[in-house]
Amino acid sequence: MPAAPAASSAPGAPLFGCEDIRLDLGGRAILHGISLEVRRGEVLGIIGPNGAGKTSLFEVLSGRLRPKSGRVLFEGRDVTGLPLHARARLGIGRTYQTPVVPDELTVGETFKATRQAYRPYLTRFDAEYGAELVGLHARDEEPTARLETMNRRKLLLACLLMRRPPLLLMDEPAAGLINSEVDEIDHLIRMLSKEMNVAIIIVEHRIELLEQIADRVMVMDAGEAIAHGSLKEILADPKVHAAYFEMADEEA
Ligand SMILES: Nc1ncnc2c1ncn2[C@@H]1O[C@H](COP(=O)(O)OP(=O)(O)OP(=O)(O)O)[C@@H](O)[C@H]1O
Repeated sequence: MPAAPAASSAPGAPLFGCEDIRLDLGGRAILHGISLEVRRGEVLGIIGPNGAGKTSLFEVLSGRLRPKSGRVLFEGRDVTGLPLHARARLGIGRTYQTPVVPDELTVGETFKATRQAYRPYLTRFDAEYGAELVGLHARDEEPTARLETMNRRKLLLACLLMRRPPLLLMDEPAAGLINSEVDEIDHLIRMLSKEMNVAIIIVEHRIELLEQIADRVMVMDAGEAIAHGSLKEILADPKVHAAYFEMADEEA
């Protein structure tokens, strides 16, 4: 597969991407030269069997892990050497498979801590904007430990969105949710990308969710990107069937 062109700040150019990312962990090669790119308002879905390297790729893209080689580019700038917090301040937001909330705090205290972590501090209006966007209806005094999974996800998303990030990296945002809640997440992701022009890279196993939201899909297997294209194209690819769906059938 040809390397993706470098992300740049020119109009219509990729907002974010990576080139030929290689990563070793525990003495083993985990990622073998991954390239991708995403534009403003675009949703790129990533699928692949367990152990394919999806989460490891997110660790590299968000700045938690430094790759052995390759580059991560944001608005045309090489951010490969920037740590997680510096990338977060640039506007690279990340959500995790498990929505871990600060369970010593209340909802209001979590919002306050988030506002004060930003420079310059964000206002109460920013927090209200985030909560409204995700439809979080929880009292400020509510301890976050008492929130259900959906509200935990909403709280964490509201904390990210109050910063108005241009890019979100979402690792299985529908994990642990029931169908009606998945529909709500689906609606939110579409609104963020299509109405607010946010670029989104999403790791997601649910084909029906990808069908609704993904403009393009990348399939990973054993640390490689084995296919790239529309969902329809990749579903018709025999390589993808062999690597992903047959394995999923065996696991079912
Ligand atoms: N810290 C680590 N040290 C050594 N190997 C690791 C480490 N973290 C992950 N791996 C290995 O890297 C490979 C990719 O794992 P990763 O979690 O990125 O895959 P994944 O596609 O996200 O899987 P899943 O769908 O199960 O979350 C796996 O073989 C895993 O065992």
